[in-house]
Amino acid sequence: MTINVGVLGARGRMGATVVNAVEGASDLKLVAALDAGDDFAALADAQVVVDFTHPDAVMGNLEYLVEHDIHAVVGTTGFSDSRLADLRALLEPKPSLGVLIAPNFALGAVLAMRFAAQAAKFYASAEIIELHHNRKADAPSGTAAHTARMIAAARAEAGVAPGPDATTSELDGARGATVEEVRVHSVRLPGLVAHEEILFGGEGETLTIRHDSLDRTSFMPGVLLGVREVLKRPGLTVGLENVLDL
Ligand SMILES: NC(=O)C1=CN([C@@H]2O[C@H](COP(=O)(O)OP(=O)(O)OC[C@H]3O[C@@H](n4cnc5c(N)ncnc54)[C@H](OP(=O)(O)O)[C@@H]3O)[C@@H](O)[C@H]2O)C=CC1
Ligand SMILES: O=C(O)C1=N[C@H](C(=O)O)C[C@H](O)C1
Repeated sequence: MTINVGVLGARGRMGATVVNAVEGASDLKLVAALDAGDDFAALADAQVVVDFTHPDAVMGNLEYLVEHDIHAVVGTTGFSDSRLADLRALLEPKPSLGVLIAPNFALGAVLAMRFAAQAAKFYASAEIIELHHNRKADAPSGTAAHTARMIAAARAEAGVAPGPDATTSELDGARGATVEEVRVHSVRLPGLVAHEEILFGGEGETLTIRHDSLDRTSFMPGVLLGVREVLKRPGLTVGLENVLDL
């Protein structure tokens, strides 16, 4: 069976890569490639829409897709707990509709997050450094925020409190942002694509888990898997780890 796919953000860095990937997949048919300002009526034939747009635009896009009974695969970042709650409420009257949101579609990034969650119960002290290209709109990255939440959940489950930190005096921002008691440091430089280091410190040792996306094609197997899987997964799924059954 061929799946009709639409892409939102199609002229952007990720959207353009998704358009190429969909066009290269024999079981998928690109039926619409839209960007800011385009008429969404062109999505009428789409069964699944992939959204790589902007944190400020994505909720409005999802409202349109849910209203028009179109499944969604979302890579756009900016999903707070309250946004996820709003989305669950939006989906309630549409029980057969699927929305998959993944802060990172690269297999290695998903594995790095999972390994970090495994390590978290053994190391009370953890910090994250995420490094991206300097055209990225949001900081910290969605991946880093998701990683911090996974570390916090693993700590809570294991009854591990965050490790000691003697900092009492700091220049604003010197210790990074705090996401669920995990420090997150954001680097923006031309030349970078998407990179994350999760650092753990213990008695006389450190552990560093690092993932590098060197090209945006790294996200495509995950996006295409999401397009195929979302049709079978009604409701809201957050994180590709759930689709990969990790
Ligand atoms: N989950 C993952 O694996 C990944 C997620 N991302 C995330 O994806 C998002 C996009 O990243 P990237 O491709 O680098 O960004 P870009 O700025 O290159 O592309 C975004 C595109 O979306 C367009 N756009 C904005 N609003 C709308 C709208 N309402 N409808 C349709 N199109 C719209 C923009 O148009 P205009 O420029 O005219 O505003 C632009 O062409 C970011 O949130 C990023 O963090 C990125 C990589 C991987
Ligand atoms: O903007 C990007 O480029 C990326 N955004 C996502 C994020 O914020 O985590 C995923 C990946 O890191 C690339």
